Amino acid sequence: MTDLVTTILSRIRDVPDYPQAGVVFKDITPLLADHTAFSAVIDALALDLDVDKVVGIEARGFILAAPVAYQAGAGFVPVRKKGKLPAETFEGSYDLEYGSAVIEVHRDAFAPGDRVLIVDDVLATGGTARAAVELVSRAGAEVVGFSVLMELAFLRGRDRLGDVDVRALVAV
Ligand SMILES: O=P(O)(O)OC[C@H]1O[C@H](OP(=O)(O)OP(=O)(O)O)[C@H](O)[C@@H]1O
Ligand SMILES: Nc1ncnc2[nH]cnc12
Repeated sequence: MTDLVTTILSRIRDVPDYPQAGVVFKDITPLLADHTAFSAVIDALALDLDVDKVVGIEARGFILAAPVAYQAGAGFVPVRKKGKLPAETFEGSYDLEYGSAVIEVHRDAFAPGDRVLIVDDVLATGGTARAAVELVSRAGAEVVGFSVLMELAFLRGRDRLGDVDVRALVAV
């Protein structure tokens, strides 16, 4: 196990039965509160990136994607839950591990052909990830990767993301 994986695993708290019975919630707040762990995660997510924009998915994805964009010298684009973005949007609905939601992105968020990395904290069923890839593609960008801090291994592989390169720093 690498030092980074050990550090990440030691800073993620399992909260059983949140937000509903049967779900083990992976709480990243202890990791975010630890400067050494947080900066190591951002460095790893930003390593060797050649992209025009980094997309973050509301809300926990924002916390990771914004510093990754800064570090990579790329712009940051928010994908938000429905009703939060002020200008014209594309929207998509999806199911996730504990519910369903609608996300949006501004129609003019990307220049045609922008190379984009999408960043989130957790990949569980992949519902959010698939909806985000579709949305960003519909907005005219090329999704070159989907990176997450952690992938929930017991929910993995349900049909992932087609051609998109999926990277997880840890599988738990
Ligand atoms: O793979 P999935 O089953 O789709 O689940 C993963 C998504 O669930 C969480 O977001 P949530 O919608 O709970 O939003 P939050 O970041 O605002 O807490 C997490 O941050 C991912 O975006
Ligand atoms: N088990 C889980 N913990 C944290 N975030 C999640 N998003 C979807 N499933 C999750």
